[in-house]
Amino acid sequence: MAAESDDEEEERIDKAWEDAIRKLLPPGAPLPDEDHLDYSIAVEIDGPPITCRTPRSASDPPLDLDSLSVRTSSLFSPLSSLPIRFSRTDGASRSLGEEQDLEEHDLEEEEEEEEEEEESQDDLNYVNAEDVVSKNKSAAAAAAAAAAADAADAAEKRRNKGVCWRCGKGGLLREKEACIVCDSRYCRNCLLKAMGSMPEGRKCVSCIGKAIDESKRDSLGKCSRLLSKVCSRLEIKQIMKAERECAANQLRPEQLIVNGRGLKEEELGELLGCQFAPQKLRPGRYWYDKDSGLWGKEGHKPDSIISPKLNVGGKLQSDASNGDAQVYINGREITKLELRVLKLAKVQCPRDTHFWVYEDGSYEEEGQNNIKGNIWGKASTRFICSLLSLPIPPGDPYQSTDNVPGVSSRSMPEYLEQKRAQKLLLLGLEGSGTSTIFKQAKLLYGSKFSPEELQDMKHMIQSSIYKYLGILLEARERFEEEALMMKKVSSDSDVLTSDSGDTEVDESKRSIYSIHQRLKHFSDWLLEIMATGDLDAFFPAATREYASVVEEVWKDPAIQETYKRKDELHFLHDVANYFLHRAVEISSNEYVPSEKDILYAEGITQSNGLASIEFMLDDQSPTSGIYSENLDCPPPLTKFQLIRLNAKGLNDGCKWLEMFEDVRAVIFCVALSDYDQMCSQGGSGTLCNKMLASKNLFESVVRHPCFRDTPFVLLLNKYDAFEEKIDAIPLPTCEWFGDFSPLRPHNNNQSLAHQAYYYVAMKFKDLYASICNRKLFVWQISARERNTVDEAFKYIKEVLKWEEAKEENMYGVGMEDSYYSTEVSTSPYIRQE
Ligand SMILES: Nc1nc2c(ncn2[C@@H]2O[C@H](COP(=O)(O)OP(=O)(O)OP(=O)(O)O)[C@@H](O)[C@H]2O)c(=O)[nH]1
Ligand SMILES: [Mg+2]
Repeated sequence: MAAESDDEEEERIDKAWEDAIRKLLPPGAPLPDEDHLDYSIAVEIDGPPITCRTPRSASDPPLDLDSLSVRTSSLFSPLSSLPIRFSRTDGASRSLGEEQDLEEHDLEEEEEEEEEEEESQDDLNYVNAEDVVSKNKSAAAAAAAAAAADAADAAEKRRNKGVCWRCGKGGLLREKEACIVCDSRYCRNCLLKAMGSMPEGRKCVSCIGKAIDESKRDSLGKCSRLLSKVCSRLEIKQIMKAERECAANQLRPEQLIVNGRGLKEEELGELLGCQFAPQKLRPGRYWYDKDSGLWGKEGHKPDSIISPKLNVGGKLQSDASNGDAQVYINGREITKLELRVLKLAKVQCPRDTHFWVYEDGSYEEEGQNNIKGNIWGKASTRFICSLLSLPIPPGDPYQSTDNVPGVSSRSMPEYLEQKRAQKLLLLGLEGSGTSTIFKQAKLLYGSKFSPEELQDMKHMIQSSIYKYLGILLEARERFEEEALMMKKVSSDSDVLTSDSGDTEVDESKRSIYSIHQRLKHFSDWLLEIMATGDLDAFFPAATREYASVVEEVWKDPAIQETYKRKDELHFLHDVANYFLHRAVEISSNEYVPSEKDILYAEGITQSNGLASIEFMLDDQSPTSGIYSENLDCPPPLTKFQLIRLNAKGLNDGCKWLEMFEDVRAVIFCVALSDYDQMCSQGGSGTLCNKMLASKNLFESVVRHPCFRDTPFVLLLNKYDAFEEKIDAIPLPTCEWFGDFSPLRPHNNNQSLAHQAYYYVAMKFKDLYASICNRKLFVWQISARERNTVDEAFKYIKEVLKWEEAKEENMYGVGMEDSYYSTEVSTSPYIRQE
């Protein structure tokens, strides 16, 4: 009876076992011979090396883990071909079965602590090795079945929790490396075990030979920090080279459709091997104009100009770029944006014009055999093209030096790494510091100021001296009138009580704001010119002639008294003092603005409208995950184009902004020290608090439909000036900050300025979230200090990386993990009502 029930029990277990295995195998696959199955387990133990005999097959007696002081953390994996390995956390290890030549890497102490904590919380469905080893195969079968049933669920959980896909440990903050095929993520301990020697780069062993996940194409060959910790320099070089160049990771010809036709092997070769190949090529549908070299995504405006006359793809169709301008280039109907550029380039193009455009940009009307000009000939056209993200011919002699020459001599994968400039739009209220930031970026990453730019700057500074003086002289008149009026009122009342002599009457016509008659003439002349708005017409001719008078006026006690009341002079710039007391030096012919003068001056150019520079920043940063230190190859570079639009360009309902819908980020600048300043708003000239004006401008830019999906970075500038005044002038001077309630500095060790900064950042974050329900990135700067601007750009670079990772739906480092994060999601400094 007992024997019978034993048989039944065994049969039931066998059945369960078979069911479990079937679930793990592809449908229809034969059940493997039970004797050849191989179970692998990994057990971490605390304590001395184990001395007992360890099991090598299912027929061996199970290991009695109770006899060891075992701390388990295990992964049970039936059918796995990985070796059985016992490793102790003190670093000693003994391998069982087939040994793989992988080195165990010591965990850093903190990692161990973290693990211990995490282990206790671990709620994933991993099978405990103790149970498995100490029980028979029925337990293994049941565990396998459970593991199979939960596999998908666990994968999802791992993704959400950001744990290692092999050991199930770690969280979002623990560094991990992802497989470029299936995106499985492995911690430092498991990386080599899961990926082996990486003959095709970072792929799980089971993904070798498979095509990569296209969203990861950009990161091919870019080493991560984690990899750099577990491999030697030489290994990294080899792995990265293999990752970039091995056949399995290359684009396949059929992934590219050009002019409606899939490419052939040799066509792909021709396309990638030509002198100016398309950059960042991804699988997809493209159009190509063989005559001009224009290249773009199907249904979109041109993206670049590549080498012409390549024998690739089908025939160019008229609707290739989905244009509707009723003007044609080489048979393709162009887009409205291209038409705009043609008009700016003064190309006559009435409706239904068909142009023939050649690779160098020269053009003629179809059938006329008469070259009419060159589309990209003028610098202004090229500038507009670069702002509108339209291409200009590669290798153009006028092109900025940022474009690496001799592209053809570079190897193909290296060339493909070259990136298009990421556009950053810099905006802010007048005087917020945008041009200072722009100039700092130029000094930091761009070129020096050219002699022409310096000359331009010199004239700007020279004429600004007269502007400042005009404001002071005008205010002096006003203050003098007020003072005399007051005097009159008091002397009238004095007259009632006492008799006054003649000398006193004369004295009553003078006040501390009165100036000498000679200077009064100069003052009248200057104010008259300013009233006609013709100030610039007198300069630079008048500059030297009046230099000494300007100095005399500035030093006059009446003007100094007027300057003392500068807070009431809303149009007077803080730098007036800096430049005015050097009036004679600045007015001289030999004057060359110093770097400091350039930074302190208002504006960038005399017209001070739109300005743009391109510069490269390397991709290295504490959290970017890109690692290239000590490697022979230079760090990969990201090209940025910084476009600064001044406040005037934002008037007219922000119409100009439409031109910038493809920017990668909007950088909005606010001067912190503006909270007690006034400015005139709109045409009416009514005065308004500058911080509120900034807030209004910020709101209208955020609400602009062009920036619906564009990340915003708020730079809170002039922290130095803010710090200086915050003790004397309370933050709630600005009505928007009415509920600011700082803690006494000794209560939390935070200065008042620091608390106020966090509070202001929070106000903007809340405002931003209420408009678009997204996170605003905030950074603090003092734009006159170069290093703060440098830090700000590093931060912006990081923000773009996070955004990119988010877009590509990659699990990445969270904001909270950032070295640069200025997380101010809760402000303790808001008064609780
Ligand atoms: N104290 C202080 N002054 C600054 C700072 N940043 C800029 N400024 C000064 O503020 C003034 C205005 O800065 P700009 O950079 O010209 O401001 P803007 O945004 O370009 O304004 P517009 O050119 O008038 O449109 C300049 O004199 C700068 O030197 C800062 O962090 N601290
Ligand atoms: Mg300026």
